[in-house]
Amino acid sequence: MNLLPKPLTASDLSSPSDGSKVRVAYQGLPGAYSEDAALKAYPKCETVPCDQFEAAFTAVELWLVDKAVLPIENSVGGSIHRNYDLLLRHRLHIVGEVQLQVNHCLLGLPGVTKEELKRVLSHPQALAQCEMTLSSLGIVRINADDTALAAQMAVSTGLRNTGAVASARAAKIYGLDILAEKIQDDDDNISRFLIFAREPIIPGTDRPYKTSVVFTLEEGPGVLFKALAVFALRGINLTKIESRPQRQRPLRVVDDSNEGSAKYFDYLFYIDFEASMAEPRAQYALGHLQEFARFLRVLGSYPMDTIP
Ligand SMILES: O=C(O)C(=O)C[C@]1(C(=O)O)C=C[C@@H](O)C=C1
Repeated sequence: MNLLPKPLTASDLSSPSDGSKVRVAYQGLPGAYSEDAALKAYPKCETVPCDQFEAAFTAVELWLVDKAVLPIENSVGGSIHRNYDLLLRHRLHIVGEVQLQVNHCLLGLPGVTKEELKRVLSHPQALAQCEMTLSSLGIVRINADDTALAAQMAVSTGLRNTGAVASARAAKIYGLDILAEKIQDDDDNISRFLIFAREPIIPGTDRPYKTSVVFTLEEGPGVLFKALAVFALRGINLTKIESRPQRQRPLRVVDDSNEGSAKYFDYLFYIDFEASMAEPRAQYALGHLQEFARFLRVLGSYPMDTIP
């Protein structure tokens, strides 16, 4: 009988793909959609709630957690600008994305009917996504930092006329009744989250990848057109473009006549494109962009997520 220990292999050392042992920070309380997103990415992870987006970024930087999963855009509400801005202030890398179907429920204290509700608490994005349903019920909306906190607050008020808009999972966690399901105005209510880590992943070509970059350009006619052309020329599809004011740069005065002066803003452009940094066409495109961009940073090259 062979009693010698089995030699370790590389797969023994790498972390398991279901995410067990991985600690993942998210903004909100247990039951928030951001926690659902973390669990979709790492089904067996330990989720770590954070009160603000900034705290989740810092938790990764300080090695308190391994990853952070934060929302970046929603198909109805659009971009979450705060996270675009935080992305640049922290030196983390995007290592993945999560696309999540968000189905909102109207929740109330046990035994309450939806006609009894006079006000609901929720995250402002969630309230906006259910605008028509809530208006038709004539319910007053109150903002909360996340949907799970809204559910918890509805419970602690103890008022029969106060409910929350949150997930079915939040209803279960906080002991609320589901008075109506899928109350979002748009059936296809998708939120996209980004996964951040201290180290980038090595991109491959084994599956569809996305790459996210941020850059600034000199002022002048057609500069953005030229920047976008570096991708078009190589047949690279763009999936997202976002611009944000560049806060460190002062506003430029362009006309100092007696009529007053116009001020120009300088912008940061964030682009997501469908290619892996392991592909020469992506490397050439960014090499080309670097020739005339004043600043360019690759935020991450990571596998694309899909919704079943
Ligand atoms: O409040 C939550 O549950 C969140 O995870 C936040 C958030 C958001 O930031 O947009 C995430 C997805 C939904 O679109 C609504 C709210």
